[in-house]
Amino acid sequence: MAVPTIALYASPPSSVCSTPHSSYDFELSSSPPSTCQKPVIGGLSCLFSSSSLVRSSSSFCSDEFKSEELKELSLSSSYGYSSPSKFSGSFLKKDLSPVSVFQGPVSCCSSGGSSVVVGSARSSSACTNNTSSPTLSFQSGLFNGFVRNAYGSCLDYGSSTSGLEVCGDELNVEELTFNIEVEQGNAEPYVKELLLGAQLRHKIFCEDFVVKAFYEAEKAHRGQMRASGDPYLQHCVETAVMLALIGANSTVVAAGLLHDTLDDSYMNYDYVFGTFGAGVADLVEGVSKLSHLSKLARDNNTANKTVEADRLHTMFLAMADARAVLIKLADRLHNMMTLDALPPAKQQRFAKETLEIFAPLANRLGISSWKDQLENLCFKHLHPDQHEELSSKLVESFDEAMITSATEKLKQALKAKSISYQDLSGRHKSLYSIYSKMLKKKLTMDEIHDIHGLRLIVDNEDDCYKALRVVHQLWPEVPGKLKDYISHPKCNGYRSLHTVVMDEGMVPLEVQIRTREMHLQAEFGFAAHWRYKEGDCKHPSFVLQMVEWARWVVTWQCETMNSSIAYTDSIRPPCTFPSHSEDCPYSYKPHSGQDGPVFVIMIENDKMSVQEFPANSTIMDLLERSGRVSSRWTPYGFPLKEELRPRLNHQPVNDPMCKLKMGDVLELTPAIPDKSLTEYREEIQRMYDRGLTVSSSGPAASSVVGWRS
Ligand SMILES: Nc1nc2c(ncn2[C@@H]2O[C@H](COP(=O)(O)OP(=O)(O)OP(=O)(O)O)[C@@H](O)[C@H]2O)c(=O)[nH]1
Ligand SMILES: Nc1ncnc2c1ncn2[C@@H]1O[C@H](COP(=O)(O)OP(=O)(O)OP(=O)(O)O)[C@@H](O)[C@H]1O
Repeated sequence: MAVPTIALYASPPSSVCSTPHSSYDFELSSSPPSTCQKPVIGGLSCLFSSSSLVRSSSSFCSDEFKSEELKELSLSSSYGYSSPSKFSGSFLKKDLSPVSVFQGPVSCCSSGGSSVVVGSARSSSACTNNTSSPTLSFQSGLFNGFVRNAYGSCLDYGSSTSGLEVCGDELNVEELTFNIEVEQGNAEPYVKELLLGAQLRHKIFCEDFVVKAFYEAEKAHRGQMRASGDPYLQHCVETAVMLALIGANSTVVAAGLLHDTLDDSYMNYDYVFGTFGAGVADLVEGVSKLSHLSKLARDNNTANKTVEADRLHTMFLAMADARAVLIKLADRLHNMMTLDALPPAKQQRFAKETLEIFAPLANRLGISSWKDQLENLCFKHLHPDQHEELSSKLVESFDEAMITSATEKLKQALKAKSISYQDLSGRHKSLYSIYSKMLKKKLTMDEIHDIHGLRLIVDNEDDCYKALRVVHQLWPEVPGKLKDYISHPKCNGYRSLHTVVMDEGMVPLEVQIRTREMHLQAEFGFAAHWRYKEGDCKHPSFVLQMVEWARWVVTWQCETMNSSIAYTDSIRPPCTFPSHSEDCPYSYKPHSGQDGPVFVIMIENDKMSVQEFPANSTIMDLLERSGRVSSRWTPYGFPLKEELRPRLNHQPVNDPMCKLKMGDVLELTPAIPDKSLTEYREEIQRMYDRGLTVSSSGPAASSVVGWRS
């Protein structure tokens, strides 16, 4: 029953910590670790409030939604490549941390001359693997204070975390009084198996708090099955395992286990709050809201409307705690892995939505292994023939060992020339990325030169050129492929040296060489990779800052704690993150930024649109835009247009001057249901006709006028 969670393009941990580039008023900051091993850190910061969330679970997710998104999925696995046998080595690994600044399946770091290969640090599938529970090695008061500041109260500071301790807000939660042995004793064998399976994959599932969440999820979903016939609980566990494997803390993992309970069981917000505290309850509620929006978007084909899809990405990041977005992404990734049990039409709808909404979201957050998996799965469902063809070609040409040996060779050569470096990573391009590049540039697969790539981060500009010479001494250069974006930066400020060389087996290998500053610019700055990949869209600065913020947080949280880089004067935390200094141009804060636009969902006549309003707009502004305020009135006093009753987040609107908030859902529904509206209209018409008749002919006229008024 266990579902493998192998990621073809898992991105390993970075060995260098990163923050946004200084030109964005962010600077590098880190905690010196003893090794370059993958930092495993608690969940994301509670950056975004969820003030517009509605407490009622039932109002969000109908049974239909539940049955569609949550139940109709099987648990059979599917991967990017159809024939993975050739990839069964170290690159075929369990979900490494997808949150990586320095992407790539092989990553070496050099600190004082010693290098540690960290690429496959997380490929183990046993409880004894490297995926420990959050361990933070704060080295300095500055760092400590900074991180506390950055993560507010939502980070696990201690090595032992129960989740109840995590969200600093004094939880009025009863002690964990439930008895695990009793729960276990009563559990069905498959339930025990599921828990054990999770525990073998990550030890966070041994923590009482998480075990309790597991059993609560079990109770909530007891008897519920997936379309595949598997128990529903399995989906919850798989979602939670994915989160655990990227370093989420027990609060997030517990919320991952419980992510469907509000929509799908007797549990309501108060129950989850009372049992697990606000930290978990708010997250579960946040996921519920995202699911609801996603369902609306799917029903309305928002994925096909570029502008609205883009607004939706931003709204997702802005309206919910970033951790809720992570949970939703994990949920969707597992659903995509198990899409085969759905009827083809639904597979297409899910795949389309995933490709347009969720994969870009993962990309914007920098979670590239999830992004790659989502894209590859969508590719498989949307273009099965091309997927099949490309997969088999790639199985032929892909050479995993080549990346490993090239990395090793370059490492040795750099050492011989005493060129120190901060990070050397390798990656192979994902299937979907190859496909997209072929389409975009009208190339054949043989013409793609960066299927295999290395990236070297060195200390300074001089070393970039020195390292380039080393590369060219090692392998013959492919003519015409050398790009010096250091002396000639791209218009967006991107700087790096690129070359393509031929390895011993005559396989092209792209090598990128840059300094850390250049790299941060390429990851976070104006030339950020997600923007480069999204093409020429003109994002408002609000969106850029929003994404920069969310990505920075995600990366920081998952990367910096065990970084090998020590503080220097030039490597400082940005301002007073997360509340930037007054003069910081990047002081945008989700929810508190007053200047950014507000994106709201408007539902009118069952049609949804994602609309953008200036900051401080009100419901009245929205009504005006939709032409609902100036209803024309007949001379007899009733509106020609049917009267619409606005509902904000499922509640009647009392104050039309109420300000719109990011992610608000405003429904414009007829004041009375459709059917009775027709009857109502007819009745009015009858009375009107009668009134006219009577008023012109006799004493009943006044009563008709009186009725109208
Ligand atoms: N973050 C970021 N990365 C970039 C940018 N431009 C190029 N890159 C990276 O550099 C790689 C190669 O870019 P170029 O050498 O300009 O190559 P190209 O002309 O786009 O075409 P190919 O040689 O086919 O890849 C890309 O695959 C990216 O990984 C940018 O603006 N931002
Ligand atoms: N030579 C390389 N070495 C290591 N990582 C790379 C290399 N080239 C790209 N990457 C990283 O690999 C990830 C996947 O990138 P992907 O292959 O989809 O696009 P790309 O190569 O950057 O761009 P394009 O498809 O336009 O050539 C990104 O995080 C990217 O920064």
